[in-house]
Amino acid sequence: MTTPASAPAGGPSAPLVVRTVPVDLADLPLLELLPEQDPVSWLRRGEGVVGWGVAARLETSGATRFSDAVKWWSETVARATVDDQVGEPGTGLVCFGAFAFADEPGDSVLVVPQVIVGRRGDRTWLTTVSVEAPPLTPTGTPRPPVGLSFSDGARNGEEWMTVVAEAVQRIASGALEKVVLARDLIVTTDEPLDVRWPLRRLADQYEMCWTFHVDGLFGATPEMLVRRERGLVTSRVLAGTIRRTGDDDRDLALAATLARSSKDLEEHEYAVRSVADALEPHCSSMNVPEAPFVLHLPNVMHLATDVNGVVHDVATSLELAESLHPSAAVGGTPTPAAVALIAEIEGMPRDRYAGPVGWMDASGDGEWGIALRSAMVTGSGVRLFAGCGIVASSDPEAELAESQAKFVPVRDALEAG
Ligand SMILES: C=C(O[C@@H]1C=C(C(=O)O)C=C[C@H]1O)C(=O)O
Repeated sequence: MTTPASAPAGGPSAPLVVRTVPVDLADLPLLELLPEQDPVSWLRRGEGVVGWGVAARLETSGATRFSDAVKWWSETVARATVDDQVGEPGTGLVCFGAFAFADEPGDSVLVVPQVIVGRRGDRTWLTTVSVEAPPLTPTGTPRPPVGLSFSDGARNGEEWMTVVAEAVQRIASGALEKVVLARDLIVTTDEPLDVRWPLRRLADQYEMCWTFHVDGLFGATPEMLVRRERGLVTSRVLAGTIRRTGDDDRDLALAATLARSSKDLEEHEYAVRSVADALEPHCSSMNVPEAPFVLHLPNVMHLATDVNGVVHDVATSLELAESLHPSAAVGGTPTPAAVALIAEIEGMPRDRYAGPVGWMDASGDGEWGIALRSAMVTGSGVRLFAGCGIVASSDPEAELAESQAKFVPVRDALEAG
């Protein structure tokens, strides 16, 4: 089911008028430009794209959510008039998207902002879509969250551990090899959340991650499902996690343990294989490293592998994301059995958690991360998510502790002060 809606000024089928020009903002962080109303963001280490306003929007759901979005985007691109004076990936017409994890329940969205500001290396640009160029000045400090109160989501910790134990049993019975189980945490606030507050804190504290916000879904994900850029494709696969202790020497020793842990290496191998198998039909050559590296984040460390390839077909970044989703990093192995088990025992709707989130330009180049270390803004607050890969040797208590560690980025980012 799709519900297209277009520029308020232009009516449903008015072509978009797009203009990209270079701008000089010195080192001004792009997040400082965002107004409170309708901000979108995709940033890592100060580079990426942000935007605001709604020039066009598509809502879709169900099994055809990706193909609906691909079709709508190609039609929107075909009808647009574009004057692009910069010519980088992410210039000209750009959409931002957030997709539901499962066919049901959950809805998915593509948004074309009215104003987009991008930065790549020393180049910064402004794109306007059917509006006049606005002044690019800092919008001031966002409002801190007021009256935060945390409570269990669909299951409390004890209940979630029994679900993990059930999954371990199913794995032991040979029904599947790995399943990723998630839980949620509810935060209520006295006043509606100004999402720019957690975004700034996430961007500052998780600079190895992509800080995103699209239509209420925000977070800082360390996992790149797929980037397509000028014929090259990259995916950063994560699986295998250890919590940090705050003591650097101890963390280094733990990192070495992680790199040798057969449980984590096994879990990682499933995830890399699922990504490599899904990309292979689209690529003429691929590089799949034999051993992972350890990615250090402030809260956890992960086993990580960057898979690279040369794309030989015309698949857009979103089509590649569709073929990769859900990877074993967020679904399991084999995928159909894992997805069925998630629906059977997880006990909560994932909605857009662990779905693809990111952006795409008119050529189909773009970046789609996996919406992890994320939360969804609800009417009265925020719903936080965290999940863990379960394999035969998983221990429910350790998985619960890992899920707590994965709540930390968003939880801390919501704290005032
Ligand atoms: C599912 C999540 O993370 C995924 C699961 C991991 C694991 O089980 O080791 C590691 C990174 C992610 O691929 C999450 O953060 O919610």
